[in-house]
Amino acid sequence: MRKQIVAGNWKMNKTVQESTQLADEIVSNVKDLSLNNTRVIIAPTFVNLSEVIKVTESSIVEVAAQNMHQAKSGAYTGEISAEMLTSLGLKTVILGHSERREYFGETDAILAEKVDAALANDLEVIFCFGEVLEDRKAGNHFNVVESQIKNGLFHLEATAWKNIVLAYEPVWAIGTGETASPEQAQEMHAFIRKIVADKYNQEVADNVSILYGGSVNPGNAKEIFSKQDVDGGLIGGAALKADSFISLVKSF
Ligand SMILES: O=C(CO)COP(=O)(O)O
Repeated sequence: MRKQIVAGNWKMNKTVQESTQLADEIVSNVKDLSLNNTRVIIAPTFVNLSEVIKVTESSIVEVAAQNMHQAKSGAYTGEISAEMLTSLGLKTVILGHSERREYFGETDAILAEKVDAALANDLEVIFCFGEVLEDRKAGNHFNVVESQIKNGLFHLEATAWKNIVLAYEPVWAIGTGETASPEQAQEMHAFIRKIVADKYNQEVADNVSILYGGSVNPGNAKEIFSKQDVDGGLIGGAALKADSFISLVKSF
């Protein structure tokens, strides 16, 4: 059975003290929950990873990075390699977030390279994609999502998909307070699962967790997560406070 996942993307928020405090609160709150099939992931910014890892070490809370560079090493000032992440003990990296695509010029081609570099280093990838508002209004959202997934991931062998998590984040719903309706999310997630099944097989499609991201909060999570093809969420704003994040963890 595929896993349910609640992943907090902390983006460029929180100092090291604030990050460790939040991680600590999350760790103490999940301790008493019975989370048989649910993974809890938090993704602080690079500089706070090692301290947050220390806090979460003996907990079920997992830590992920928000990005990485595709090259093995070298003259890429300001960048972080896959090997640097694994050397910290990390097992998961978020790639392709719309903010990386929009503000840092990450193209499908670059992302395909990043995916390869991550998988070559045994990192699991949470691969993000999603349409902008104009695409949705023009009825192009299925095409856009299909091409992002195809260009970023469809060069992979079926076996590589055990280390892939998909995150559908419609850009118009990120940080705007406007969520895709549970029906819109389900419709897109079912479409995504179908294109994965068509490209590979039903088993690959059934096993891949597909997360929804975009203004998920304690008020709407239950309904969104209850949809058949929605396996959890990638959370921004509501992941920055322990109480709202924990409430999302309990929303399955
Ligand atoms: O971008 C997101 C998670 O990666 C979603 O952000 P919000 O939950 O703040 O809309």
